[in-house]
This record gives sequence, structure tokens and C-alpha cells, in this order.
Amino acid sequence: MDHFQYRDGALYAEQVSLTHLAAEHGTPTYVYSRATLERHYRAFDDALSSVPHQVCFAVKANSNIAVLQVLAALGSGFDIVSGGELRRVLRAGGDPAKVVFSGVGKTEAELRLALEHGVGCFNVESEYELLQLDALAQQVGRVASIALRVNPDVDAKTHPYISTGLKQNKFGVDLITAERLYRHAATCKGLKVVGIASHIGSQLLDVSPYLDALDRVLALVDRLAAAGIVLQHLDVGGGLGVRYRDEQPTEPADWAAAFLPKLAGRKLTIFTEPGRAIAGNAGVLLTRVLLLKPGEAKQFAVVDAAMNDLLRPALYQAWMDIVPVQPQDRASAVYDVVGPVCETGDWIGRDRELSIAPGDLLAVRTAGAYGFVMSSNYNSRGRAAEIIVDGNRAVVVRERESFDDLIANERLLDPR
Ligand SMILES: Cc1ncc(COP(=O)(O)O)c(C=O)c1O
Ligand SMILES: N[C@@H](CCCC[NH3+])C(=O)O
Repeated sequence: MDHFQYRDGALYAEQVSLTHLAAEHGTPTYVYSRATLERHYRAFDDALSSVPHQVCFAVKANSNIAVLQVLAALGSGFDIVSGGELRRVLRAGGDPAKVVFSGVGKTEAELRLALEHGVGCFNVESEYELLQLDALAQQVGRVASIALRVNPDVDAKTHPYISTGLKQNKFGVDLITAERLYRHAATCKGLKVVGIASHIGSQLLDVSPYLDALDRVLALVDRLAAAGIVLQHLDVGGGLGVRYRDEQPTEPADWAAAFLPKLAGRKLTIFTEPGRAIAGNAGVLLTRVLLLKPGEAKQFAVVDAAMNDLLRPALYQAWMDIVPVQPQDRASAVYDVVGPVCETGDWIGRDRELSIAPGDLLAVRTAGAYGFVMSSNYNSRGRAAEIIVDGNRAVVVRERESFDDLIANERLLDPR
């Protein structure tokens, strides 16, 4: 359920007409709903309410500063993967003590920044990082709280590009190595061992890979405890899927009910890092039909949003729902909905039956996660505007990039 609903024949975000938003602010534009963000955050918070826990929103899914601000105000922590994401969290009023810092390639500058701001936990993903962090922490006179991100080698049964918990994936360290590294970390002056983390992939529709991963991780937790290394928290990662078409994703309450019994008898605070399940259905991408172009094999609807605005279809062949904002009663046809970018792979949807004409406004649904954040300036296109709706109010959080913005930081060679 989300707060994008039809009323009197037109699509609204909460109480705001998307037709009006597009008329006033242009397209392509991402629109987010505060109420949906809040409801999804609460679904995770409530699902874990029987145990000590911390929900850490995965900033990579949607790093819009107002989105982060809404979540921070609800008490959310954040899962970050770069210094840039840390800056955004701080700017949005997030508490660095509730931040977990994941990532396979943290730079020295990023580690220093995170140490300086006292992030809650470094989710360490390699031996190199562990040793580097210990040295840096000692250098700056701090102690870094750490978890090792373990790679439990389970098949999350998702798209290969978004599976992260198989041994052929670059993420985390295997369980045997992790045990050795924990024993070493326990002796390091710059480190405090506090937890363990695992994240096996994204857009997971079934809880069984989660449960398999958890069994392997808990076996390590118990082996460590027997060796005197007692962990305080278990970070189960994110990854719960959403419905793009007809998927039946597991709800947070059912997901929690499935795994919480496994923790009985252990005193572990649960961390989770959902991104898509919180932000996905909280956003749409508004785009206008530029023209209709009949071809010999296909009819094309050329719209003003392209793969630079929404990469998921081109990158993962992802199916995203495309709906008219003001459906009209006229003949329909089957179109490939494509953007203006000079790539055959630049499509938003294929073989879609739509009743549209040039100038019509379309909404790509479930675009609140991995939408704007994956956008680029390819073909020197300015990035889309971002608006957040709160009841009957709409706030432009980020203006559309102008052509001037695009070249503002570029320099010409001195004349010869
Ligand atoms: C370490 C980590 N945590 C959390 C997430 C968020 O995943 P999702 O948006 O699928 O919940 C990801 C992305 O897959 C990730 O790599
Ligand atoms: N960008 C991906 C998810 C990436 C998950 C990050 N580890 C998507 O759109 O589905």
C-alpha cells in the first residue's frame, strides 16, 4: 500500500495532484510521499519491537536529504557506504551513533571522517580494512566499534547483479576467515568488537535464504562466544523485496516472525538495513510523452525521462509499472516506452498497452528506491527534480539541474 492513489480520475500523492506538480515544476520529476516513508519505517520498527533493535535505513536506496530527515526524525539509524552518504545523514540531522558503515572499499579519508564523527559501527569487509582501521583509530586516539560483514555463501535467488552473499561476490569475508579476524580484532587497541553483519542480496521475495544465512551466522556467533568474544548485536542486513508487478514480497512482520525465534537464548540487539522496502513504494517518477513514433516492428512512446534518470530497466531488465496520471478513454496501443538517450538499451518499459497522446503525463511507480540515486548526466542531461509531499504540501527538495549547472565545474584549456 502506498499513498499514491487515483482520485476523481487523476493520480495524487497524498493530497497533492501530480498533474499540478508536473505543470508547475516540469518533468522528469521524482515525487516522494512522507506518509509512505513513515508507514514503512514503522512496519520494520514494530516488527522488531519484541527485541532490542535499530532500523538503519540503507541510504544508497534514496539519499534525498528530506527523505533522510523524515526517517531521522522517526529515530532511524542509517546504513552508509561512503563519506558522501555520511555527510548527507549528518546534514539531515541523523545521529552518527546510529550509523553503520558498510562497503568493500572505504578510503582512508572516509574512515577518518567516520571516526571523527563517531559512527556507531564499522561493518568491516576485509582483513586489510580491519588492520587499517585499527591503525587509524589509534592514530586519532579513538576506538572504532566494529562488526565483520560475513559472507555466508547462500543463494538469495535474486537478480545476479543484486545478489551479495555468495562466495563469488565481492562482499564481506567468509565465515572461516571471519573467525580468525574476530580473534585478532579482540586484541587490537583501536578496535572494539561489538557485532556481526550479513546482507545476502536485494529484492528478496522469500525468507528461506535469510534463514539459511542466519543459521550460519549464529553458528559463528556461538563459536565466538565459546572463545570469550561475546557480540552485542547482529545486523541481519536489508534486502526485503517490494511489489513492482505481481511479486508477493514478505512483509516485515512475517519476516521478523520467521527469524526472531532463532535468536532465543542469545542477548543480541538486532540491526536491520532496509532500503528498497522503505523507499521503493514511497516514490514515483513523473514523465511526459514527447511523441509517439510508429515503427515497422514496434510502436514507440518517446518520453522525457530516460535511462540516465531511471537506470533499473536498462541495467537489470527490471519491470516498472507505468501508468497515466490522468487516464483517458480512447483507443490504446502497445508501446515500448523509451527515452531520448542515444542507446538502444534506453527503455523504461517494453510492450506496454497504453492509451496515450503526446503531452500526456505518466508516472513510473515504485521508483522511490534506486531511482534518482542511480541517475547520471549521460548525454549531458540535467538530473530530474525531486519533490517530497507531506499531506497537502509539496516541497521541492532538489531543483532540476540546469544546462548551466552541468558545465559549471568544468574548465577549458588555457589558450596556446
Ligand atoms: C550492506 C547492505 N545493506 C543494505 C542494503 C539495502 O538493500 P535493500 O534496498 O534491498 O533493502 C544493501 C543493498 O543491497 C547492502 O548492500
Ligand atoms: N540498485 C539495485 C539494488 C542494489 C542493492 C545494493 N546492494 C536495484 O535497483 O535493484
